[in-house]
Amino acid sequence: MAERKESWTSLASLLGTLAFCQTFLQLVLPPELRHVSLKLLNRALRCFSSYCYFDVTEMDGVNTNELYNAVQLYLSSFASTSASASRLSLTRARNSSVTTFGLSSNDSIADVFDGVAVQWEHAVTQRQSQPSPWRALPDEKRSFKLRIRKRDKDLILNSYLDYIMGKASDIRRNNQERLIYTNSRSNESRGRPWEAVPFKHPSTFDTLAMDPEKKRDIMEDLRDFAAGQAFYQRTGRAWKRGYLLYGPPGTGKSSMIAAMANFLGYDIYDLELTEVPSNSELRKLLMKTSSKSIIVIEDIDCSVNLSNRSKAPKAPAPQSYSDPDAPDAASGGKDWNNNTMTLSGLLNFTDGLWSCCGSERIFVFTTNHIEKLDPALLRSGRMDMHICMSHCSYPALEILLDNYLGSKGEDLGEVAASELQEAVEKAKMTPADISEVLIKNRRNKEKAVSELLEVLKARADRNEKYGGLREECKSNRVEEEEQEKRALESPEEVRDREDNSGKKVEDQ
Ligand SMILES: Nc1ncnc2c1ncn2[C@@H]1O[C@H](COP(=O)(O)OP(=O)(O)OP(=O)(O)O)[C@@H](O)[C@H]1O
Repeated sequence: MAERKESWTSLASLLGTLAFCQTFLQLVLPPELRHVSLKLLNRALRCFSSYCYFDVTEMDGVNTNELYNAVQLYLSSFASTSASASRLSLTRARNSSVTTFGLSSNDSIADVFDGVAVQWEHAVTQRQSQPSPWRALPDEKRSFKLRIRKRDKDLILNSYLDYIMGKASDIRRNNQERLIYTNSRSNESRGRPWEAVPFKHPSTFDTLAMDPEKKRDIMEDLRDFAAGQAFYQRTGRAWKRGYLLYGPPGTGKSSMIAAMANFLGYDIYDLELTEVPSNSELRKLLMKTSSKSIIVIEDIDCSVNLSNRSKAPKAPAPQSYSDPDAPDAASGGKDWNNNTMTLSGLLNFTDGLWSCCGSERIFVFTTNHIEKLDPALLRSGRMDMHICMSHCSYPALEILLDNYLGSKGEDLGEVAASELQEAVEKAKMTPADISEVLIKNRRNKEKAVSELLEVLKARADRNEKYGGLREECKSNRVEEEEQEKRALESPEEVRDREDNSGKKVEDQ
């Protein structure tokens, strides 16, 4: 008892001494010296502490610190369930339905990594008045302070931070709502070339009606792409991939883009080429796109006249040998006129040096008329994958039946299923047309199936009589191969072929 009394007395006297020292320092020392002496005192105390501390500041100079954002996301993923966090902040972005938990100012939270306990504290202080170059900085200075035992620092620090970065990017991919950006000249004049709105298209690879094998190939390709950082680094290739989606209207090209974005968790940049006045503007737009995004150019055959290459000013005659297969030669000469949008400008955007001013980006071009595309766009190496979206096959129909009626093909009974199978292959209707019939009758499964069968049979009969929807993919593929062959011809071969067919050689 006497011992406890004694220790309380000594603690009280220690506190008294500290209070006296503080008052003394405040009275005697000028503010600058006081600040320095407090800093020294802190440093001295830290020498005796068994912990070390790391500051992860929000801003790194005038740039945002990616690690700060990652830590914020990572902590918010378990802040709401952590017993150690006593006070949380709640935020929700405009037009968003996701609530984010965060650590309130100066609150702390405990975490364990590889069996090692650490502590994070969120420090928020007011920024002093900013000199002019730093005006853009936020008024508050925010940082996360990491506390680790000195003996654990070398064991976990690097791997823990890598883990946080990885976790944050997973959280972003899974939770964050996707955005769709679009460009317009009026936005450009306001200094914001891209305008974003939340992207809520519900299409996924599960709901997409197409041949399951083809679907699997595309999903695997996308998965490999997203996980391919090391591969692209090792092989010296830009981390980007191009897909050309072609086929008649209503076969699901837009739905496929939405499914890709939802699958990878990427944002979409819907590039409206008619709103881009020149190649230099195109370059500026590209520079303002972010990584982990899909850049889409829909209806590439009709958005701008990219094949009017003969109208572009001609390049000066080459002094020495020029490779006829080089992109510029194939696409009608170098971009000599930066005031117009040309095919070479677009190819430079997707393919050339400018395509690398970001990483992990996917380019998707769509067209209803692949035969109208310039061969330069189809040449191997330009678009990594050509995907034909065609009429509805039976496996695709099964997905639509599941989507709209909640029934699998086999639920319909053997007779109905085989009748549907035969009719759908002959009818060559698009998934959009079939969806219409199913949506209309979605409350009555039997009626939906019988009406669909009727419509399919009628279409199949008509096809037999008049010849139906062309075998788009087959005929397109033949034309495509011919165009690819032509693109690889030497200028002499082109001239010979054109002369023989009596046509003018436009590109020479
Ligand atoms: N393959 C498909 N799988 C599921 N639904 C589809 C598919 N194709 C079309 N649809 C349905 O039809 C509608 C139109 O499809 P979508 O806009 O994706 O076709 P598209 O090929 O991009 O057409 P367009 O060339 O006219 O832009 C979609 O809203 C979707 O409901």
